[in-house]
Amino acid sequence: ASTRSRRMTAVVQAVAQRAGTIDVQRNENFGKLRAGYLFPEIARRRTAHQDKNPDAKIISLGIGDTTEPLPAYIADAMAKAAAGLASREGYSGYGAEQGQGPLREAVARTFYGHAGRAADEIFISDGSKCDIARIQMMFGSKPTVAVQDPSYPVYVDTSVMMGMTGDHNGTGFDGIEYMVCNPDNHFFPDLSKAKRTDIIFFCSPNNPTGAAATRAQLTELVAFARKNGSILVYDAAYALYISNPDCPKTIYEIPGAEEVAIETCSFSKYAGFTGVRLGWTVVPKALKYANGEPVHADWNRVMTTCFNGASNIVQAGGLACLQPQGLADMHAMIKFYKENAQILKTTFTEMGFSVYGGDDAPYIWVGFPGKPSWDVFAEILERCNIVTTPGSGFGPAGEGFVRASAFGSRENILEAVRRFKEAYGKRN
Ligand SMILES: Cc1ncc(COP(=O)(O)O)c(CN[C@@H](CCC[C@H](N)C(=O)O)C(=O)O)c1O
Repeated sequence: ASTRSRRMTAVVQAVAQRAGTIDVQRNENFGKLRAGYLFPEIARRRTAHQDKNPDAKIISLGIGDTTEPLPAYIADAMAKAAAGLASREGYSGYGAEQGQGPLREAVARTFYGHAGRAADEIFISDGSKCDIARIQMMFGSKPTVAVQDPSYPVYVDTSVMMGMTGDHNGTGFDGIEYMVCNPDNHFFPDLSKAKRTDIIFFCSPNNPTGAAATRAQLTELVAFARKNGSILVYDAAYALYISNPDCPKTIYEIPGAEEVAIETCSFSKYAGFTGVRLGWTVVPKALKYANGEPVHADWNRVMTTCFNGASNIVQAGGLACLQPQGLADMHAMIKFYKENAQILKTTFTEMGFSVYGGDDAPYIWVGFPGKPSWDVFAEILERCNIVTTPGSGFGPAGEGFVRASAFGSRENILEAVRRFKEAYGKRN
């Protein structure tokens, strides 16, 4: 009897085990991706360092995550909207997937009034990282892709996931056109050497270098896209940080851009909405595929099929951001972070480092020539208890640099520069 019951148990376990083994093949594109996505890896290493050094007071100049509390005027608007949901007259359910009309109007008026974009070309979302993934979904696996090198890793990683690239060749992914941006070309790619691709991702002010493209450079970029029949996906997540009057805050300041460019943007770094989640993407009606079909119609289809609209509470916050008081609050917050960036930039410059960015962006880009950037990351973490972001995480041309973000309390920024001076002192 006991043998029989043991045999029965073994059979039951075998069946159970078999049932748990599925026959679905993994999406082979995910196998092409290298290590984990950059920012969770930074967070993992920070946690490991903290576990090893429980008393260390770690300062983060790494992940570009805002730290200042929301302006009360903006937070109150969301609190009021949330409280309103408890009443019959204040309650609302599913909203328009494209975003609430007044918010679309306000975004069009505030950011594109001078650049000719209409409210029905503005699609409100839960953030521009999310929109980048949805834009890629709209494009499918066939288009070829160019990116600035270095740039925000989502452009490349989502291209890999979509099957738009080959394998990683040790330096980068086959099939991606890496347009190098470095001190030699003032962080604007040499377009005369860039291969034609269907899609060009371009971020200005650039994350991570902090370089903002000039009107002349963007005019060249739009002409390049028009000549090649490419679609430009322009990421303007830091546009309000631009001080240089010669650097446009939207690609649509460039004549003809409405026929080649999608623009994505976000309230994340403007209002401290990184956790609140609110962004937008502009798809002009004049943007057409090769067969004449409007991209706008497909984007609308993606947003109505794959997205149920940004939160009604958060959209109330977004609307508050665009009222005179909210705008003033956002500009004050941006000014605060830019002052942090200048403190960091001045310190590294005085210590003899080659430092870039920081004037039109909340990022500074610090040269550590000849040193692998992950080693520099580890060394700074070890010696200063400061988290940065290794340049190679943004692309092959990021090697030899680290990025420092200016999102921190003033106290932390001042403590960080004290530690850097102590650890790296005066250099030749
Ligand atoms: C050029 C650019 N475009 C879009 C975004 C994200 O905008 P979103 O907040 O989705 O509206 C970002 C945010 N980048 C930061 C946050 C990174 C870490 C976050 N977990 C993430 O993966 O986005 C960084 O580089 O430190 C950006 O730089």
